[in-house]
Amino acid sequence: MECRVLSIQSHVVRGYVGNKSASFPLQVLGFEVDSINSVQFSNHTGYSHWKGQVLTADELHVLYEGIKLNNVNHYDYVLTGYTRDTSFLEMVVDIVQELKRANPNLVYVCDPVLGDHGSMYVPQNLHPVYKNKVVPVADIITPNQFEAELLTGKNISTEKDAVEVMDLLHKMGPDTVVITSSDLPPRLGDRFLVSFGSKRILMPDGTRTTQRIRIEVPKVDAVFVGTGDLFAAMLLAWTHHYPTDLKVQHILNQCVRNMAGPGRRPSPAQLELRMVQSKADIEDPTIVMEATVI
Ligand SMILES: Nc1ncnc2c1ncn2[C@@H]1O[C@H](COP(=O)(O)OP(=O)(O)O)[C@@H](O)[C@H]1O
Ligand SMILES: Cc1ncc(COP(=O)(O)O)c(CN)c1O
Repeated sequence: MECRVLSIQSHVVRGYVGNKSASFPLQVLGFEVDSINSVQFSNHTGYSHWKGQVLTADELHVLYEGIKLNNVNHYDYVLTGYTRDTSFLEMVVDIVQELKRANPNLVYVCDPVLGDHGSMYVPQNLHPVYKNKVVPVADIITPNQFEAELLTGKNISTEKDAVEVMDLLHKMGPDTVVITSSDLPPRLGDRFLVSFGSKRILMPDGTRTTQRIRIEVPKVDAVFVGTGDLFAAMLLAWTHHYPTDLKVQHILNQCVRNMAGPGRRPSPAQLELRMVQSKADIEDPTIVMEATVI
């Protein structure tokens, strides 16, 4: 059955971030993707120069009105990423709420793109909008460590802090929280990257429980831009196909395969990413990734 995603993210002429990073992998996995470009830039903002246009809230509204007038505003998912304008982001929230009223099963996947490694790469005034308006209507969020800390006001220096931050994020609204990367020390050695996932689940007896995992993946020795966008898209895809299982190996495989640019392809060994429930499940000696229930 058709599954339609409204993806509101950046477009770049050169390179792969935002919709350029998310749309094609989603289409390959069978999703219909309707994309709105929050900005159209020459390239991502990590280059020395970047030029382009930012879509305003009014322009977003016009596009949405067109979709609505044709009565094709029926979505299964909304996916959002990079935006630069507060009123645009507020309009996104209005659209998500209207689409959720039309389809109460709609899932909103939000990558709260604010910055990384201690510095913001969008205007500061987006922070309160994400915190007070966007995160409360999101079902799945994918902050990196810096974004999770900004949204909760709590630093992450230990695994316990990470769990507390994910609990705080659950309290703000979303049932699924993934901290996509952190600078916590990996157990498998310093060439690994530590991430966390947490999911609030309604049990058949009506009680709620929270499942949490810690994930360690091999770090590719390069800096990638657009990985967060791809990660959020693949989390959407694989949680759709396997609603009770994060199927982390697919997400991570896709990330590494897609983001390795020319001249920095990961080795075949690095592509051997497998999901394991615990250390005890490791049977295959080529496994280079570990996910532990915490
Ligand atoms: N250097 C890297 N080596 C291996 N995987 C990476 C690397 N950088 C990013 N990834 C993958 O991409 C995902 C998202 O990256 P991250 O940097 O956390 O996103 P963001 O761009 O939102 O900060 C990570 O969970 C990881 O799977
Ligand atoms: C235009 C644009 N879109 C999206 C992103 C987000 O990239 P990432 O997935 O690495 O967070 C960036 C990063 N600065 C960007 O400049």
